[in-house]
Amino acid sequence: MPKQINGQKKGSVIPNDLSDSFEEVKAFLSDEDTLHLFDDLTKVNPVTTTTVLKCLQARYAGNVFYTNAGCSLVTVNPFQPISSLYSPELMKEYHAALRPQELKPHVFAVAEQTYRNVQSQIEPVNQSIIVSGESGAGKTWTSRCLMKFYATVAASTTSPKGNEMVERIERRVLDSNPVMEAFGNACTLRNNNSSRFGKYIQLQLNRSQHLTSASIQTFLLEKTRVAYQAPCERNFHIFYQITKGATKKERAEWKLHKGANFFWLPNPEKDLEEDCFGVTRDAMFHLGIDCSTQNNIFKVLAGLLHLGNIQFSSSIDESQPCEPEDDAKGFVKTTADLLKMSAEELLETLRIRTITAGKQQQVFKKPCSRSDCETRRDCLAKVIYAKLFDWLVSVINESIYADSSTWGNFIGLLDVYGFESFPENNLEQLCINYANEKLQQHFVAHYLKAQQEEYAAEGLEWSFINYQDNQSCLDLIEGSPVSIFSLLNEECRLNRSSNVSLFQTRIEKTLSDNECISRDKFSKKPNFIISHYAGKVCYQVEGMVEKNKDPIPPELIQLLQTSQDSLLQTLFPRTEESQNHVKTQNRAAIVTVVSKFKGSLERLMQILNSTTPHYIRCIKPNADCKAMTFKKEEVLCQLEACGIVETITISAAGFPIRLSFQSFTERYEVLRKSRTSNKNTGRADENGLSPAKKKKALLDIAAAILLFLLPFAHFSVGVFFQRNKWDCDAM
Ligand SMILES: Nc1ncnc2c1ncn2[C@@H]1O[C@H](COP(=O)(O)OP(=O)(O)OP(=O)(O)O)[C@@H](O)[C@H]1O
Repeated sequence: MPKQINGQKKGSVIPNDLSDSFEEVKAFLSDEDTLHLFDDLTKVNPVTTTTVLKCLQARYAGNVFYTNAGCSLVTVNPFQPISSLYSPELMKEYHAALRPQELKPHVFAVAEQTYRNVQSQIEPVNQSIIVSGESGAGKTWTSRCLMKFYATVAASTTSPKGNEMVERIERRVLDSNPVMEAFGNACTLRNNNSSRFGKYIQLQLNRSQHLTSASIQTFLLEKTRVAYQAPCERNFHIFYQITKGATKKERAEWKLHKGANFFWLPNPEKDLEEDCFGVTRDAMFHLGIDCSTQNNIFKVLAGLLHLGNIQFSSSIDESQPCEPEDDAKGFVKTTADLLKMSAEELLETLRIRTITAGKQQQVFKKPCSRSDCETRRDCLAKVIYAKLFDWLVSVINESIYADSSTWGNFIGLLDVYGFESFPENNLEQLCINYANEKLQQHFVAHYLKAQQEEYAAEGLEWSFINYQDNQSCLDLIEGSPVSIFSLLNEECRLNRSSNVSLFQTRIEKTLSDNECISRDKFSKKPNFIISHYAGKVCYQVEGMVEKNKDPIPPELIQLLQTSQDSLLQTLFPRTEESQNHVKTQNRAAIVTVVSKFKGSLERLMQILNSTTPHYIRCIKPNADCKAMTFKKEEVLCQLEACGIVETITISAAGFPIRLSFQSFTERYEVLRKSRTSNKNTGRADENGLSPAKKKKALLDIAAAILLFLLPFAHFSVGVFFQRNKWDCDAM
């Protein structure tokens, strides 16, 4: 079902009139005045994918990376540091401006507007900024910029609790970034510093608009990365930081000898700026994690690296447990030493499954196959890492949170993974794309729908834009009584993970009425296709149910509870409750991955729904993360995926003056001609214009365009004031 965008069929075909090469555009369109005529894409006329794309390209070529698009800010990643773009002076300029939105589009303009809205007392007072985009588009960078902005403008003048020794809240909030990134980010094929989790941070302000407290909520950490890294990718940064940054003494203590090889530490030769152990340690210290706790954490992580080197050989006799390979025996001992547990118990837990069955709860022991041993080893690493990550988040939260009586309002920043579609997609992509569907629904409800209803209520002449309503897609994924999520949960409950084809048939039979589901009939692997608002994604059924169960053998938890290590004791306490939990886990209703994810997303949506939203759409201009390279095909896909053209079209109705895109291209042509005939000479061009006079001529053209538009503007201003009557009355 191709989506319609302004009458064009969606399909990422580059329109013919976008033939200019990047170099050409860059060479000819460096004229600031022209570029800033189109600071807001709602002024482009007509609004089509072509005109929007061309504007963004021209602005990018002219080093303009931010563009307004109605209620959204579009950012195109420059992939190179541009210091003047984020200087403290510029921050001050936006903060002090009478109307920050009238300055050049910038993330600081959004930040400042949001900050003022909190003061305004117009409901909803609380604000949220939703930063979206695909991997490497610049979401984390943008979130960091926003946090720096608030840490500067909302800094309190007094020291915390009158105590100079306690780090200021702003500092602690900023320090949460390097820690979260060290433990939650990794180098992937698409981004050297890719966040492998979603993050929502709430910056809480008191009556004087000072930052007094903050809280962080994370979503869906990609814990499988601890034990599996795709070719050319890396594990989480922290593993490289400890192996590269440890002192000689620490190396000896953590058994990380120079030149040692670890299976779970691929591509260590790749040196990244993210491999900065010192920065992580300092930040942890500022957040209240003392040196001895830090050492404890790094020792456990070193233990995981050794755990990954334990390889098993297949047992000839199935009734006998698999033996670790010869050189792996040493790794069993080192892992056990570092995790402070018995090497024998570790080995036994990895190799032998305990089954409790029957009314008498009889206990049976069964040797595991080689692949089962490896699965249990990986599971042990994943469960430790995931618990450690959650614990770190809670420690950070304790460090930045203050009692709710000390703050009144908040600004929430959401940095979540963008829409994903790979050659092979599974449960992770289903969850990520489901989150994006939810956010798109939020955007549609809060902006597109609301705006159009407002126009209709005011009797404004307006042709309705048919935006993609993604409700049926959401019904398919999570709706009731049956959906993909409910079917997945049922498979888990009935413990039916092995018959993949049967599950596929069940999906088809039960959900075939929904227009968003189909199947790739040519693929040999069982699959289903979902038509998401951003495009179709084919999901593999194989392994999905097992991933949803995310089973942790109870023996692994019991083993961890025997550890003498104080950190592991904190992460896996031996309380009576946990003992009972381990015993009853097999019988209890399983809390599946999708149920947990759905629950946390629903809580997040409730918070977002109670705030005034702002959207920042990050665009990745090329897949290779190259500086100043704008690939039209790639940008086009992203523009279509976030429905930017619909947004602009709807927003444009609310703006009185719109410049013809023609004027933009005319100016471009004049510049091009004059540059061609006059390259590097400074002589008068064919129009008789010297370079000095040329600028004036261009400004004259701009003035002429504006004069031409004045009568329309006059009329539109009337409409504008009528539309904004409430605002005018309030002034
Ligand atoms: N405004 C900017 N100026 C300069 N470089 C930038 C900017 N934004 C992003 N970058 C560069 O792009 C890289 C990728 O950005 P970032 O990590 O923020 O992407 P992301 O959207 O968060 O990706 P992921 O979803 O994989 O976490 C950064 O490491 C940085 O090098």
